[in-house]
Amino acid sequence: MKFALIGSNISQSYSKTIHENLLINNYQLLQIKDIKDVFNYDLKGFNVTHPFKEDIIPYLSSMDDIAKETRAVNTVLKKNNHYIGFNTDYEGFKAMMAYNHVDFQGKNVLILGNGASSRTVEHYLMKQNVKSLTKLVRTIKGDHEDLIKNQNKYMDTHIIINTTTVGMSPHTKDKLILNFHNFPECTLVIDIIYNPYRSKLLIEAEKFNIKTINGLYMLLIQAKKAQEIWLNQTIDLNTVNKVYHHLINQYINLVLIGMPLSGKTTYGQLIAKALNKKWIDTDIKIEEYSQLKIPQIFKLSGEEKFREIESQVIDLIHQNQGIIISTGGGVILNHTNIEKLKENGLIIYINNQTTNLNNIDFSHRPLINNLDDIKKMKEKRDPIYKEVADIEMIIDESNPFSVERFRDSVYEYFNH
Ligand SMILES: Nc1ncnc2c1ncn2[C@@H]1O[C@H](COP(=O)(O)OP(=O)(O)O)[C@@H](O)[C@H]1O
Ligand SMILES: O=C(O)C1=C[C@@H](OP(=O)(O)O)[C@@H](O)[C@H](O)C1
Ligand SMILES: [Mg+2]
Repeated sequence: MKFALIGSNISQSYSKTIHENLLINNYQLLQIKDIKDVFNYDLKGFNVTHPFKEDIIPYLSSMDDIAKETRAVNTVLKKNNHYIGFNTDYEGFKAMMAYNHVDFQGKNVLILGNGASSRTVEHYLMKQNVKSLTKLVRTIKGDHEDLIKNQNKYMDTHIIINTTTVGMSPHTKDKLILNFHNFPECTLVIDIIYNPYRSKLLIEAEKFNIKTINGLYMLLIQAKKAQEIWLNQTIDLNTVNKVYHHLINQYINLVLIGMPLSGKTTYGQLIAKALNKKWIDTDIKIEEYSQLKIPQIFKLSGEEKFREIESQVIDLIHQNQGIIISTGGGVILNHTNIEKLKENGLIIYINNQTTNLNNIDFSHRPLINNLDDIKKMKEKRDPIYKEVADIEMIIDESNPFSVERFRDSVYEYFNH
């Protein structure tokens, strides 16, 4: 039996990974230009994504209620030579909101976009007792819509949900369409994009200390529901959780930040080995790239030049997925570095309070010569490490580092 995803820009989709890790073992990504092309393949069932969620409707014999009401179909089942449409995105979004304990009651909500996915999200919100709901759009097509350029009229917005494809991989550098200075009351931004892990919109929201949720869990649950329809059997939560962790493992980088001598290099290497992952140490890359040792770069060209090379290296490596990255302690001094690392990565602050300075050869570390230098540096940087990190891992006498501990803290992060 054959299954597939159809859409116009799907090479970066995780659907193949998800479906083949659930119950089916043959799922293809079919990039097509015309919706009619899907009928050239002998498919038992398929998923539909942008821009065909509404275009598929004329070819269907029947639809479930939510698909009818939203005019958005993301799952199709072929049965007795007829095609039946379903909207499992709805269940995906609903499950994602429950998983993250999101409460919309009494909230002013902005949806970005007025395509098929916006109608699925809207359908859910209609039942949540929101105070107000407006769509910010490029071209007005319906009620409760306003142009993006009028965003400053919505100062009292509490929650923003992006349903557009702006910022989706591979177009991660797309221009941001919101200015968060316009939303002083906003406490939550949801982006249904899951690749990159954090879109530009989410990274920008986090700069304003706004909580964020990406679309990975929604993607997983809509896929689970689709398979339940195609195979006519239920999939238990245990299987779903396993696939969720598989996705995190495969696509999200684990990025170690923290003070010099905290163990980023040593632990990063240990973690990579234990988890069988690729490891990059940005300092090693800098040395390869410049063909000079780090103290030489500082001596010959100064810190500014070193920081420039460091940023170039971050730019070169940040699009990896599923790897371990050990950074140099000063990587946080340039916020652009952190924004890039956040795109596909979880940022983990190794706050090591046991650093033993006996026998240390300071000649490899141009910015520190003694304990006092380290103390001063930590005072200045500790707030920044804390601010940008997703997880802070404190290491002291009673809580030593271990790969298991590290792994557990990442696991816990994703299992609120
Ligand atoms: N040159 C050195 N000589 C002796 N021990 C060292 C040296 N460099 C690091 N260590 C030991 O390894 C630990 C971690 O260092 P490292 O992994 O290089 O940290 P980071 O990458 O965070 O600067 C330090 O706490 C120290 O005990
Ligand atoms: O903290 C810093 O500014 C630096 C830390 C070093 O890396 P480690 O943190 O791995 O020692 C290295 O990048 C360079 O000497 C600058
Ligand atoms: Mg290091």
